[in-house]
Amino acid sequence: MTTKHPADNADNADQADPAVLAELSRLRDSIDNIDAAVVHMLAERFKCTQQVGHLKANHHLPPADPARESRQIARLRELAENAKLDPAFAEKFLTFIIAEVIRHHETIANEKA
Ligand SMILES: O=C(O)C(=O)C[C@]1(C(=O)O)C=C[C@@H](O)C=C1
Repeated sequence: MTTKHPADNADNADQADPAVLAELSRLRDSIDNIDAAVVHMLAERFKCTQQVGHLKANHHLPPADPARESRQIARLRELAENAKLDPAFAEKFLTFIIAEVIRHHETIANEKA
């Protein structure tokens, strides 16, 4: 059987030190602001990539550009290292986004075909 630390139990939140709860709330406010910024930045990025998708489809260019992706990954890994973020995580995150972009590019190309 596993023993649960009292702090792991949400039911005990009302028993926690008010100073701890205030600090938790302050940190969560910052997390919410950062999450909002990430969403807004991603929305801007997708607005750009949608334009790239139309440009590529109109000029019969392939949806994916693996050489460009390699350069982006190398650059992002270095940025991550400098920012003390796990470069493997940064690469996974970028690869995930690019896969979605390529899916959008393919949809745009198919709609024009
Ligand atoms: O730069 C391009 O050619 C894009 O289509 C954009 C993008 C990206 O999301 O950054 C997406 C697909 C490509 O394989 C490379 C990069």
